[in-house]
Amino acid sequence: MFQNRNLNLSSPKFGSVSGSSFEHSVARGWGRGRVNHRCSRGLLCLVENNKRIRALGKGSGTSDDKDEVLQATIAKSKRVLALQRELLEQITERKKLIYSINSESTPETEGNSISDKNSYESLLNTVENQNGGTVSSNYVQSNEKKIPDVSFLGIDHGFDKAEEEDDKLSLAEKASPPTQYFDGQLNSNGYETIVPDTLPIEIPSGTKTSSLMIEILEGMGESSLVEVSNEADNVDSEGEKPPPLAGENVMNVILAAVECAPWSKAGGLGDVAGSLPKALARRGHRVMGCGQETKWSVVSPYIGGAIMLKVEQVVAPRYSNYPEAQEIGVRKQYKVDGQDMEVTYFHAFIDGVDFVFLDSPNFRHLQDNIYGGNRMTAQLPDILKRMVLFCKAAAEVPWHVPCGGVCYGDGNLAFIANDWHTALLPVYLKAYYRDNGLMIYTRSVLVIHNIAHQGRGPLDEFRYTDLPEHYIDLFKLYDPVGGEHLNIFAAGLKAADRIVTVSHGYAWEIKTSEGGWGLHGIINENDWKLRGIVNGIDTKDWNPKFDVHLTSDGYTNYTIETLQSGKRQCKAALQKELGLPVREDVPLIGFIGRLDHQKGIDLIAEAIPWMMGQDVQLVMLGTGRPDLEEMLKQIMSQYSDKIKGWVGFSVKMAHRITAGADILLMPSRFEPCGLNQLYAMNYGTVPVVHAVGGLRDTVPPFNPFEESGLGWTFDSAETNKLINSLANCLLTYRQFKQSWEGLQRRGMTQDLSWDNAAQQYEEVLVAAKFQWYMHLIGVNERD
Ligand SMILES: Nc1ncnc2c1ncn2[C@@H]1O[C@H](COP(=O)(O)OP(=O)(O)O[C@H]2O[C@H](CO)[C@@H](O)[C@H](O)[C@H]2O)[C@@H](O)[C@H]1O
Repeated sequence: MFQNRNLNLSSPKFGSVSGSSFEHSVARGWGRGRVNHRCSRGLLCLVENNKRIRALGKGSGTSDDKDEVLQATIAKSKRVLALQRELLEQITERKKLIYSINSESTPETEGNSISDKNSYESLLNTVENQNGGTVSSNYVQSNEKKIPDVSFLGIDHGFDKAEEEDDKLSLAEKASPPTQYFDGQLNSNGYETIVPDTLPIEIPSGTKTSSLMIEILEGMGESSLVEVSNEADNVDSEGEKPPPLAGENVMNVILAAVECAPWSKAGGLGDVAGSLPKALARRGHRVMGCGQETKWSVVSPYIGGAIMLKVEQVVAPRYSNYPEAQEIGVRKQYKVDGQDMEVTYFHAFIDGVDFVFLDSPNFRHLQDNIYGGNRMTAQLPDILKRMVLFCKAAAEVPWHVPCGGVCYGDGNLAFIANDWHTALLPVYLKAYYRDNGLMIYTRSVLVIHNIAHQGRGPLDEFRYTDLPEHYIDLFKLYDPVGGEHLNIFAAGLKAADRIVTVSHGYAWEIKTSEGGWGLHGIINENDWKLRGIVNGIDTKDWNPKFDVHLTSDGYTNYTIETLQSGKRQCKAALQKELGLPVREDVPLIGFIGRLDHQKGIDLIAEAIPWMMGQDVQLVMLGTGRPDLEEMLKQIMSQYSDKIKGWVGFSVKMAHRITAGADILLMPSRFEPCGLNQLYAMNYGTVPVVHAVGGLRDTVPPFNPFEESGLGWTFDSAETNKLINSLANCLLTYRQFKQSWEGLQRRGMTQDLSWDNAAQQYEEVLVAAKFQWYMHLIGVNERD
């Protein structure tokens, strides 16, 4: 029914605005009730006017004539803008109308429409009954005003994840009966069209701008833009080229994760959930300029009408009060272990992304203990309870949570789930919905950030998942060390339409018995849907030029141009802050990470006697296994003039160490991707790493003959190999300054942004989207 509700754009006053592409875009955007479209007529007017003015400048008319025509042109342009504004208002009105319609029923969307409201509602009821959930439109006003501390500057904020990893230190330890659940996450996001209320424009200082155009803009007394026709002219506000648009690949994407920086973070997953969706959304932005020599950029999307903007959604638990997130007045109940649990939804729209936070007493106050809880009782382990609730609620976010006024809907939709914590999401999508003729075109991608955590438990805990009995086969796994057990990650990997892991190296490793931690068989069977995509980094947060943690206490921001002086200053500030002798000549080595077996912290400990004979300084930041924390404290007290450690979780210290250190040590035993080495290289800090997983992918070894490579690598996790690599690194630092600076520069000039990865994720999402078609025509991608 919604297809008939097209905007009335055929009004003569909008001229070509009523063109078919506009209507098509409206239809596409209907699922979220926002309009995707570039209205081109107004822009053409401006371009044409500009051309006319230029022509006049060259013509033979008198200056009075020229003035008159110029004024007329400006007036005409103003009228065009007024029309455009009116159009925007009309679209906004329509958005409200759609919202009011959809507050009674969930909208249908392209590709997966449920054309009858009644049938939709009856289907919805079926699902809700299955879930034991009820719909409530009660609005609950939040009184919570506390501002969360997201920087975790305190000491001793433990990584539960690390503790759980410690439970699985070795294959031998894996032999213990599977009674524990480990951390996990889920997510989803989507595209939509945005009609901006304002028409923002940002013209970076120093940009050359056509004086005539400036005159026009000033004459209009407001910000306005003209579409740039040449892609090569597009630049964003930081001088970088924006990524290409998703174009016809535009989808609704919902990323679900149990960590999401900056609100909640226990490790790399939080960083990814906070930044990948923004990069996906960026692929929907248009960057505009005018004429050949004019370049400027737009912070918010605007063109003379509405612009197609791909918007992502992130769903994460609300562990505490986040000032940016507003309650949206929707409550839902889901059954977990026979009990009704209520979820309320909070929403924030930031950098083109809809962040949706699920609030429940089960999640509250766990920001420093995301993976914690009682895992050993006869009752449902707390963490599994949270993950069941989170996945059930997240699956229905596209139906119940209006973002920008309208729910995403389940058409043209893909979820991105992350690790075992959200591996139930792909299973629920099948069991609750697809098996019942719902969400039949909704797709799921499961991302493996760390396969060592799997959500293992005894088989009888299957009942807590609240799934039909025959689904137990998805969860059953036998391995020689764990015996027959319930494995949530295994079920998710089988149920997901696509699997991604965070580097090519790791994609290979998890197919081996050493790297697959018992899941290699399933990974191999599902190899056809697996892809490795190396993580990017948030180039705003982790950029020495803009880093907010380098603006005080003697630190300084720097760029590649000011690298030597900037790093020198940051190094001195770090030495001072931590109480080390302030010496420029001494190599300062850093380590940041969870203190556990994965990160090879014990290798560093074994190498310390050798290191202490080398005239180096060592700074370590980490938290995790109590015995390793204790070891770190002991080392610090033994070599207090050379080693400083920070046992705890501090984002600020992580940034400062990354900037102040000369060398970053990452001797991880396995590393699916690793972010710290990427951050380090972006700050001109040279990595020394064990060549494994993502570390091998991202740190090509230094070749002194060709002056190539980005750091030092060693090929097995052994102390003597670490020492050997570090020795070569120190030699180069001390004796080959030019080579050292070359390493720093090469590291800093890489494109480490998420843009590349976002494009690859998009390919995976599109492949998942058209999977149904492949099945329909009988093509099995395995063939
Ligand atoms: N004590 C502390 N204080 C402050 N910040 C700290 C900290 N300890 C760690 N961090 C921060 O946490 C993040 C750790 O990210 P990593 O990717 O290195 O490891 P992690 O093993 O958590 O992630 C898993 O998921 C990511 C994302 O896919 C993969 O890159 C990785 O290989 C995989 O193991 C970094 O931002 C780091 O600065």
